[in-house]
Amino acid sequence: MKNQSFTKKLRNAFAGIGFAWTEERNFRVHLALGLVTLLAFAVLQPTALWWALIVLCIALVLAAELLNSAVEALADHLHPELHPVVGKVKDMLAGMVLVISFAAAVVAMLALYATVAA
Ligand SMILES: Nc1ncnc2c1ncn2[C@@H]1O[C@H](COP(=O)(O)OP(=O)(O)OP(=O)(O)O)[C@@H](O)[C@H]1O
Repeated sequence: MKNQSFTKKLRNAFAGIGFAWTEERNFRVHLALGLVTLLAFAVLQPTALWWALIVLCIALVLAAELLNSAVEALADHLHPELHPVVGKVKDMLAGMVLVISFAAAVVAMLALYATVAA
């Protein structure tokens, strides 16, 4: 499994995104929200700095969803029974997604406000 070609690694990475897309509703919701935000940006044309910030925020939200799903899947596989530590880990993962999503929403609103007000 070590030293696979770059194209094989890329295929593995897209397969991981595919798992999240098919199995995780929250990932699909966040992807849809990201696309709607990009559409709003395309209409309102904010400055390049706002574009950079929002692309970074959308990527962070999606990456957080991937990490959340990956750790949840691993925890459920290693410990299928209910356990308070597994519950705590899942709650902290959900907290991570919430914190990043909130920051992304604030950045999007500030960008749109700054653009409309300019
Ligand atoms: N194996 C477990 N042991 C103890 N508590 C659990 C376990 N699985 C889930 N829980 C508790 O139930 C809550 C909801 O679990 P669930 O797996 O639906 O998480 P979720 O955050 O809604 O997941 P997703 O990110 O898939 O929407 C968790 O946040 C946790 O508090």
